[in-house]
Amino acid sequence: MVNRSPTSSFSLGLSPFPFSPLLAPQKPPPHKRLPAEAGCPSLFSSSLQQAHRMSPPPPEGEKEVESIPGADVPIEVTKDFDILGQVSSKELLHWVENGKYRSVINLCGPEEECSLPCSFPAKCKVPCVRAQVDHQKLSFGLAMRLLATLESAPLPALIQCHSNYRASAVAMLYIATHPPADSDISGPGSLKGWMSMDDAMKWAKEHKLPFLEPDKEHLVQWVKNFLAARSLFDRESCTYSYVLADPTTREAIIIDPVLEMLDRDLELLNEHGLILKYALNTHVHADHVTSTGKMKTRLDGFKSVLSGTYKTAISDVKVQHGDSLYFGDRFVECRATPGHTDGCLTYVLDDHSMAFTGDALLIRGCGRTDFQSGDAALLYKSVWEQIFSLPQCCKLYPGHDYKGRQVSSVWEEIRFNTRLTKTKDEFIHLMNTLGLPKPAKIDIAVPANLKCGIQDE
Ligand SMILES: N[C@@H](CCC(=O)N[C@@H](CSS)C(=O)NCC(=O)O)C(=O)O
Repeated sequence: MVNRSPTSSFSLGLSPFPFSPLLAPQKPPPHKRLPAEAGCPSLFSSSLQQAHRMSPPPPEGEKEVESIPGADVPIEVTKDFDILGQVSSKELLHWVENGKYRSVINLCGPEEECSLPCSFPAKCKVPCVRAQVDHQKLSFGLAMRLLATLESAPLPALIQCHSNYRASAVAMLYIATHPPADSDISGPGSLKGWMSMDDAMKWAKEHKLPFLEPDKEHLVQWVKNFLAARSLFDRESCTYSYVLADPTTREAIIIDPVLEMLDRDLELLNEHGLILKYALNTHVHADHVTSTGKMKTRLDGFKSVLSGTYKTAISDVKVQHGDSLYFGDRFVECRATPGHTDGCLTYVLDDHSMAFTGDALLIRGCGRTDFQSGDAALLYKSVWEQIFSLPQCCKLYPGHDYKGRQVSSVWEEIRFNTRLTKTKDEFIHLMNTLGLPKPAKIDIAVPANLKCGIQDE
C-alpha cells in the first residue's frame, strides 16, 4: 500500500532536457529549448522539419552502405504505418521512391549512431525525421513526443530502425493508444479510446509484429510506462484537480477533488473504467471543501489521503515525507512542502516528469502564508529544496490558477516566478505584507477538510 522510502533513493537517470533524445546531435543550452517544452511538439513541426531537411552534407569519410545482404522489407502495421528494420540508405530510398510513403521516421538507439548516414533526411524525397529512442527508458515526455510525431506524420508513414524492434515498439505504442477501427476493444478491460495491454498484445500477434516473442517484456514496459493524466477545473474556487491512471491496470488516483465537482469526477472515473486507489489531498484547503470524504459514500475501494503532520485530522491514510502511493505500476512520491500550511504535500510522479504542487507553488506565484501555521521562510525552503531541485523539465501542476494558466515547469518557475525568484528576506517581507482578504469559505472549509470534507450535521 504505502511504501516508505527516502526521497534520496531516486536515481532515474533522466536527462534534464526532455527533448534532447529526439533532436539532432548537438544539445543547445536549455533556454533555447523552452518553446518546444510548452506543448507536445511533433518532429514534423515545420521548423524542425526544415532543420532536418537542411541537415548538412555528410562529414567527409562518411560511408554509404550500398546494400545489406538479406535486408528487411517493410511490414504493414496499419494502413497508415509500415515498419522496417535494417536496410542501407539506398534500400530505404528505394522503398520511399516506390511512392507508397509520404513520410519517414528513423529511430536510433541511444548507444549507437543512426543506422543511416546523417545525409539521409536531406536526400529523402518525403519529409524524414530522426528520433533517438531508448526503449528501456521510455518516459512520459518521450512517449508523448513520439505519439505527437506519429499523429502529425504525413501518411502513410514508414517507421524504420536498425533492428525493427524500436519501430515495432513505437508503432505498438501508437496502436495501444489509438486503437484501429478493426480492433475489438469494446471489452470491459479497455480504457475508452485505449487498448488494454492484453488487447494490444493480441492485436499485435494477429498482425505478426516481429518483435513479439523475444521482446515482449520490453514492449509491455513501453506501453505500461504510458500514463493517462487529466486535469479538471472548478471555476468557483479556481481549483485544479488531477486524475492519473495506469492504463494497463486502470488503477488511478485523484488529487484535490472538489466537493461540488464530485459528480463530474465520478463520471470521468466511470467512463474510463478506472479503479480509484487513492483520493489525495495536497493539504487542508481553506477556500473550498474536498470531496475525498463524501466520495466514500459513492465509491468503494479507495483510501483518502492527508499529511500525517495534521495530528488531529482524519483520513484513511496519513502520509509522511518520502512515502509512495502506488496505482498499478506507477506511483507518486509524497514530498513535504510546508509553508502555505504546515501539512502541505507535493506529489511527484515516479519518473519526475510531473509534480502536483498544491498551493505550495502556483504558476508565477505561491500560496499565501498568513494562516494555518503558514510560514514564509519555511515555504521558501520547501520550494527551493523539494520542487526546484526536480529536473528542469519536470512539469508543475498547481492547486489553483486565477489567470487561466494550466501548467508550468521547474525551468520556467526558477526563472520567472515573481515571488520565489526573490531573495529569502525579500520573499518573507513580501509574503508578510500581502494583506489579502481571508478566503470566503475558510471557517467552513478548514474544519470540514480536517475530516476529508465531511461536514458536521
Ligand atoms: N478569493 C479566494 C481566495 C484566494 C486565495 O487566498 N487563494 C489562496 C489559495 S486558496 S487558500 C492563495 O494562497 N492565494 C495566493 C495569492 O497570492 O493570491 C476565496 O475567497 O476563496
